Amino acid sequence: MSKMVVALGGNALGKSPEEQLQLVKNTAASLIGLVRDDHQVVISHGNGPQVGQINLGMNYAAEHGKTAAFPFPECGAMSQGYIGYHLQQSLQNELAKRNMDKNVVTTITQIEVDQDDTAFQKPTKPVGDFYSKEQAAQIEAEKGYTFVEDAGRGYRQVVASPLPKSIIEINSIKTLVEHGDLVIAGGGGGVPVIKTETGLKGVPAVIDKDRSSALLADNIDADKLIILTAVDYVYVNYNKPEQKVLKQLSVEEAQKYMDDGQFAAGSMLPKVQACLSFVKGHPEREAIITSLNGLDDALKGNLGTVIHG
Ligand SMILES: Nc1ncnc2c1ncn2[C@@H]1O[C@H](COP(=O)(O)OP(=O)(O)O)[C@@H](O)[C@H]1O
Ligand SMILES: NC(=O)OP(=O)(O)O
Repeated sequence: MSKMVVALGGNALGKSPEEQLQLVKNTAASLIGLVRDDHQVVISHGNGPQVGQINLGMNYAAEHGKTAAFPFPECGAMSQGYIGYHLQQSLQNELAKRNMDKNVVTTITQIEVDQDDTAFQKPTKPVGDFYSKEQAAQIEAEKGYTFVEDAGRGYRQVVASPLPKSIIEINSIKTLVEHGDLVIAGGGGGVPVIKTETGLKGVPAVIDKDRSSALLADNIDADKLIILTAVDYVYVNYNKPEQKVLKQLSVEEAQKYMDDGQFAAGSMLPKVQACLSFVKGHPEREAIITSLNGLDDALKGNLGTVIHG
């Protein structure tokens, strides 16, 4: 039996509620397969596209006098509810199909960040939809947002992405896991909060969910961190004619490829960094990066990039 955190990528969850529900349904079947095989599974997920869509929609309505403005922490919390709802329902439906009895619960998760984190000075986290260079320049000029090119897929708005320090709801998450519940936690990297004299306070940022998932996996002492995204493997020379697949990676090899700039910032780099932080100094731990549909094959050792401690 393994204790594992399975992190689902925001971009791998599609672009609309319909697409997301379909993709989540497919993944739910594999996740329940893991539960049936007696693995303890905690699920986390990204929210890059979704939190950007929610923020854009709310801002548009606010600009047209239809609603109040909704800052990023509130949009992050909404994305946890929206994605958690689809996951929860799909997992419950899969459990029912197999006559399995298990509680499924989404925990709204706040994650502490450092208010002096230098990430607040330099936005790096891509959110929302993809735009052409011209569209991005126009929105930058109109709204003052920052856009960057995202791994050859187009231009996206970027927001601050501080490092996760601690998970506020970790004790509740541990209690639920120990009780045997199927827990969805740390969605969208967690709602970023700082500790102030008057208590917790949300800050406008989006934490990288791969980093938060590594922290969550470490906190619950998981032995596997599985990051599901849109590609089957991590590659060197990605998207170039000399592209090469990486099936096994040691900490040293991963570090060397990172130093060579092989993994794109804001997409593959944080995934590899998260895996390294989870396995480094823990030879008993393993991290896998593979595609949303590849979970079953990856656990049989037939797919995915495996990173060892
Ligand atoms: N070296 C690489 N190997 C594989 N994919 C890479 C690499 N560099 C960048 N990518 C891109 O990173 C993407 C995964 O990051 P992202 O879309 O941000 O993940 P998420 O699924 O968590 O939203 C892949 O779909 C691919 O387009
Ligand atoms: N919050 C976050 O890291 O989302 P993605 O997985 O969508 O990038």
